[in-house]
Amino acid sequence: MLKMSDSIEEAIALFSSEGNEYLEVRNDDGEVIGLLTLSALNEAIQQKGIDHSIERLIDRKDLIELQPLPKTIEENDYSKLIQSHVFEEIIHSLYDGVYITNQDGVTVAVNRAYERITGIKAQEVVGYHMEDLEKAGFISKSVSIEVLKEKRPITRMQTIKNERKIIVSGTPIFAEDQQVLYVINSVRDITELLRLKHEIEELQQVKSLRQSAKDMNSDMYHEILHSSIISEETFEIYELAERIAKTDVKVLIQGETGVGKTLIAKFIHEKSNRVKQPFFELNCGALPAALIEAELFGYVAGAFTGASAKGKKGLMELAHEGTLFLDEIGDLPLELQVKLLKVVEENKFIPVGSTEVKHVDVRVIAASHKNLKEMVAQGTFREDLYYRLSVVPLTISSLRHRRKEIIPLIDYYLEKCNEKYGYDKQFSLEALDTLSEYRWPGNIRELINVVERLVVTTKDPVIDVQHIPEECRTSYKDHLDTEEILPLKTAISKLERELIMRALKKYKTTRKAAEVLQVSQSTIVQKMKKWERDE
Ligand SMILES: Nc1ncnc2c1ncn2[C@@H]1O[C@H](COP(=O)(O)OP(=O)(O)OP(=O)(O)O)[C@@H](O)[C@H]1O
Repeated sequence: MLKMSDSIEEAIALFSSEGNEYLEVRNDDGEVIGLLTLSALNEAIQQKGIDHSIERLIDRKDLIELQPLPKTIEENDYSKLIQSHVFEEIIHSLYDGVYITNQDGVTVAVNRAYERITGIKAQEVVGYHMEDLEKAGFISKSVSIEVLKEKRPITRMQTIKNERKIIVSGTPIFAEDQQVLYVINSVRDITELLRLKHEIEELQQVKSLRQSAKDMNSDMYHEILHSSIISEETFEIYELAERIAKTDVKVLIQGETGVGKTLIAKFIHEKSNRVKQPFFELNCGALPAALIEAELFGYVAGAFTGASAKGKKGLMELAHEGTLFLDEIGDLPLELQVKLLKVVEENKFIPVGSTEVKHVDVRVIAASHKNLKEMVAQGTFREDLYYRLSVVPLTISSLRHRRKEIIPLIDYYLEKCNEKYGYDKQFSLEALDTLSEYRWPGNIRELINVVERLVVTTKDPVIDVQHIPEECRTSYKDHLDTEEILPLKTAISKLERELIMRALKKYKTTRKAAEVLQVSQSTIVQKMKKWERDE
C-alpha cells in the first residue's frame, strides 16, 4: 500500500518487492484514491527528478481511476463458451480432471483426465443429474450439489469405486443476480500421493523402532556380559543364545515376568545376520484377539468397522527379513495359532479381509511365562505349533533362584539411577541383606523399580532398612511359593513359618502370637530356635 505522503524510494521499493504493474494509492484516511502504474511513475521521475514525495510528483489525474468490477457475463455467453470447440480443447488438455455441472446439478461436461482418473466415461454421466449419479454409485457424495446449496467453493476427498482417492474442488460461477450458473470441479488423483506418504511413514516407523532397540541394548549387553552381574547359569544362556543366533532356528524363551526374556530375544536379533533388518515385538496377552490378528497380519482397506481407510501392514510383513518377538504366546487364541503355524511352517499368510497370499521371511522368537507343555496337555495350546516354536527352548530362572545376581544387579542399577538423577546414594549393608532375602516376584523389572524409587525418595545419602517398602522386607524363606511343587512336608513347614513370622510381625511378642495361632508359646520359641540352627 502506498500513501500520497510516501517518498519515491518507498514507491520504488514497493514496486520491486510486490512485482506488480501498479500500486494502490491511498489518502491519509486510508481510502484508495487510484492506481499508480509503473510507467506513470517512470515518466514523472523523468520529468521532475526523484527528490519528491508522491504527492508533489504525481498529479491526482496521473492516477488511474478505480473502475467498478468487470460485469459478469451473461448465462448465454457461458453456455456458448462451454459448448465451443476451443473450450473443449482447453479442458481436454488439462492434466487434472474437470467436471462441470449446471445450476440444476446436471452434468454438462467432463474432460479426458477425469475419465482417466476415475474410469468413468463421459457418456455415463453427461446429461444426468448428480443425485441420480450418487444413487447409482458412480460417486460417493456430490461436491456440485453442496456448492449449489452453499454457493461457495468446497473441497472434499472422495473414494471412487472403493479404491482410488481423489480430491474434488468445486467452484461456483455466478450470474449477475448472484445465482450459481455452473459448478466447475477440478479433480485430482491422490492415491499415489497417499501411497507414497504411507510408505514414508512406515519407513520412519521401522527406522525409529530399530533405532530405539539399538539405543537401549548395545551398551547394556556389553556391560552385563563383561561384568560380574550375571551368574554362570545366565551367562551360559547368553552363550547358547549367541551360538544359535546366526542360524534361523526357532527359539522359545520361558520364564516368569521380568526375568529378561525380551532382552535375550533382542540379543539373539543383535547377534544374528538379520541385525540390519527390523526387530518387532508383540505382547499377545495385551490385546484382544481381533486386534492381535490385525496387528500381526495387517488388513486391507475396509476389512472391518474402524479399520483405517488405507489398510495397514501387519508386523509380520513389516518384520520381513528381520525378527518378530511374540511375547506371552500362551495367550494367543487357538484360531490365531493356526494362522501363525502357517507362517512358521510355510512363510506365508493372508491379511485380514484380503484374498492375496503374502510371502515373508521372518524369524519368530516366542516367549511365555505360562508352562506351554502343560497347556498342550490341556488342549489350550496347539501341539504342532509348540514343537515348531520350541526347537531350542531357553528357560530363564526367576531372580529368587539366581540369588547370586541380586546384589550385583542392585549395585548396577543403583549406579545407573545415581547417574540419571545426579545423586551419590548408597545402600547400608542391612538394607542390601534385606533386599537379597526378598522373593522378587516381579524379578529384575521389580528390582529396577524398587532401586529407582528408593534413590529418588530417600532423603538420606544412605538407604537403610526402614526406607525399604514394607512388602520387600519379608524373606523368601518366610514365603510359601504357591506355584512351586514341593514335598508336602516342606510346604507345611514353610507355611507354618510364614504364619508364625506374620503373627510375630503383627503382635510383636511370642506370647501374643502363640495366643492368636492357638499354640503354646514354647512351640513358637522351639520352632524359631530350629530355624536359626538350620540356617
Ligand atoms: N541380565 C540382566 N542384567 C541386567 N538387566 C536385565 C537383565 N535381564 C533383564 N534385565 C532388565 O530387566 C527388565 C525386564 O527384562 P525383560 O523386559 O527382558 O523381561 P521379560 O521377561 O521379557 O518380561 P515380560 O515377560 O514381563 O515381558 C528390563 O529392563 C531389562 O533391561
